[in-house]
Amino acid sequence: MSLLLPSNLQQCPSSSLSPSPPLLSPSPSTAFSVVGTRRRCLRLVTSCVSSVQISVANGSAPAPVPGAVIVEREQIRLGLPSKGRMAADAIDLLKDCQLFVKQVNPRQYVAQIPQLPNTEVWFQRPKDIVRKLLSGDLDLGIVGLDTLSEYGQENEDLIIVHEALNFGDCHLSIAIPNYGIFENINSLKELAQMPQWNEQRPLRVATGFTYLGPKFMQENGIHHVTFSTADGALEAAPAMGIADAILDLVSSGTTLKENNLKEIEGGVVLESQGVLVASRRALTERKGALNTVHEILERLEAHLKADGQFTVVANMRGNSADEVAECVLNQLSMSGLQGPTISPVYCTEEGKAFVDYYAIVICVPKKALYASVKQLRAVGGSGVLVSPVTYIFDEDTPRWGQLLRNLKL
Ligand SMILES: Nc1ncnc2c1ncn2[C@@H]1O[C@H](COP(=O)(O)OP(=O)(O)OP(=O)(O)O)[C@@H](O)[C@H]1O
Ligand SMILES: O=P(O)(O)OC[C@H]1O[C@H](OP(=O)(O)OP(=O)(O)O)[C@H](O)[C@@H]1O
Ligand SMILES: [Mg+2]
Repeated sequence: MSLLLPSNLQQCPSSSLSPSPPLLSPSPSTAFSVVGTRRRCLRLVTSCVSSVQISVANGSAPAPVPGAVIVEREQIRLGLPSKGRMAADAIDLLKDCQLFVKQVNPRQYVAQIPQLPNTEVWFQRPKDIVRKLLSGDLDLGIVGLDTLSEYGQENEDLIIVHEALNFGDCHLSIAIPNYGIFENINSLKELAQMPQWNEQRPLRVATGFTYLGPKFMQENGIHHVTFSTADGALEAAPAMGIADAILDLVSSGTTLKENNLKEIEGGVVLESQGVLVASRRALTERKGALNTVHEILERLEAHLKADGQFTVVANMRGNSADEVAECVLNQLSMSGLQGPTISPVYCTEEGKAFVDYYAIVICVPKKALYASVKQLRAVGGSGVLVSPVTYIFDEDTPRWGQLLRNLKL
């Protein structure tokens, strides 16, 4: 495998194509760790491609020097995307967690969060957030998993503290033309087996993901392949004759469709969304960093968990709370967070209080709302009130426990 840079694609400066091993030498044993449940995507990036290395103009992310003393500073630094798709969503997410980023004007790259007085926000390009986490200039960051995987290159100093921030959803995928020799090619296997590719004439892939791309191809046993790189509008490359395939981010699929390209089975390299990432060194060595990440994590988990839920309150006629409970618990989707809350509703008649109804309170997933309302009605529920849930603070924060285990604390 080699890296090909046709003159009509943007070239990295010659100094950036280094023949020496990558600064960050990834290996399965140094894979960066994920706190949480979405491990699937990272399994795809577990081994090292030694024959291909690229560093970019303003430098690859430096590997933290083992045993180096961490530079002292008072403030914990959180990196947020300075522009692009992730920028507004990251700030909005923090706002939904009652963490208000006070940025005086959009060109000011430092900001405060009054709720976290020991923390300052630094706005940076997503790839620079990853680089600066590794160099120790940032302690925490919010970026897309694609950027983290591409620029973090599985460095063990990077810990994903929350792997599903629920914004920036997209996937990194191979796409090929839907015409010509590719018309009947619908899978990575079929693409690899095409007789056209050989050592002299390899499959040419245009991508901005020059770390993940070659690695994925190698893991999938595709050897007759070369990569070229560009900063954008990659979808034009096949029609321009520059590449046979592209490897790029896809969300709606519109750009592919408009350029007569199609995805193929087995061609997804990575599923991505926003993640909260931390520097292991910062968490273990910087005073206050662990407390800050705990607070951010608790708020994020409480908000994100609540985001998918509605609270449903309904009145049900019954002779006792037990009878109503039994009736409700027989209905599958009405179990609430820890079983339904059932309370008597007092009515008065001729000055006497009596119980005719019971109010039940349950949490239901947003997607199951209508089915739940129908079930409630079927068992005699009336006056159904539905309201959004703002936060669900569980007894403990599952990802916090995982983080502590990961840090061996
Ligand atoms: N359709 C999409 N295309 C690209 N990125 C997407 C898409 N949907 C979500 N994202 C997320 O947004 C991040 C990049 O956004 P954007 O391209 O605006 O940022 P950028 O870093 O400014 O990129 P660029 O270097 O192209 O200027 C991606 O890393 C990815 O996590
Ligand atoms: O599936 P879709 O919703 O169509 O989105 C995918 C497109 O969006 C991104 O490009 P971007 O808009 O960042 O432009 P660029 O290619 O110039 O970077 C990405 O590189 C794809 O081209
Ligand atoms: Mg872009």
